[in-house]
Amino acid sequence: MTADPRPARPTLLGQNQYGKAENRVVRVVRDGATHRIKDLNVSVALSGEMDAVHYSGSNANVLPTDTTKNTVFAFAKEHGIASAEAFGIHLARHFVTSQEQIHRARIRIEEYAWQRIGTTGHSFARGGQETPTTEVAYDGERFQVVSGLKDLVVLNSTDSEFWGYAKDPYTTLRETHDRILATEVTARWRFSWTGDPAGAEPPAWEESYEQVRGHLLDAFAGTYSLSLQQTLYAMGSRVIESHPGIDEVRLSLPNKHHFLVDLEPFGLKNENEVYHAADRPYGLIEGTVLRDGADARIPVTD
Ligand SMILES: O=c1[nH]c(=O)c2[nH]c(=O)[nH]c2[nH]1
Repeated sequence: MTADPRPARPTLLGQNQYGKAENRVVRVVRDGATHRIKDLNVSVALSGEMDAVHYSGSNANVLPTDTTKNTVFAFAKEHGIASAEAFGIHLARHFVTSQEQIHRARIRIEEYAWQRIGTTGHSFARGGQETPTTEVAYDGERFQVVSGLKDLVVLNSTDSEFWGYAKDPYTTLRETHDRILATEVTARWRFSWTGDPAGAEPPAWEESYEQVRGHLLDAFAGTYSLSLQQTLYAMGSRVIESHPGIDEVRLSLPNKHHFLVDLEPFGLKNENEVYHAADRPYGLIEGTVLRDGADARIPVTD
């Protein structure tokens, strides 16, 4: 008989669970030049015979939360992600059947939907998030209209490299010739229209929104990128070159890092398939692209 681990106190442990929350796993399936991605936020909660760890600190029954995180990434490689449900079932069954002391596993999954953009087969935009913006100023003589968008999340699952950068004693970043490039686009564009001379036809605002959005997406998708800075310039200049009524574009592009997960400890090879989508910190790449001869007027606000 094992000794009752409860201390002689007038308290009792109630419901408890533990695990790693919000594992951001991105699985790329490469079917030649056509890629598919599954992007999940997976939270693991395990419960079972966990009295001892709470009452006395004995960890003997505790499968580390770090292990549950590793399992999510390893299973993404080993079993793939056919659906969030199938993936959750694999994980839940695994924890309960492989660890005697774990009696219940709850796997919560949020799935982020991506839609294809461009013609590359590896370019995507995250569904349903973007917000159009506009700012109109008038001083009694002239208008200034700066329209834009924010929260437009896009991703290329290949055709992105980053190497040949400056290095100092603190540089540990490994050079890469094939990475995921993802960003959340904030763009503002200034129309040359000022309402002056009086009666000048204003642009078709809503049509131009769709056009600019299309140019930004096409340039993101179609640019073989050696840096996000290069992609930024390509996106801004595509808008200016395609849209005679726009003189200035300002872009703010957070580099939404996707780190390849090391699966070697589990005997698995990660051939650019399983990534950890990191939240923060993130690189923040910002810049203005101007029509030659135009003034920079969009304020650098953030
Ligand atoms: O496209 C990039 N630009 C950078 O300036 C940078 N810095 C970094 O660490 N990764 C990247 N990627």
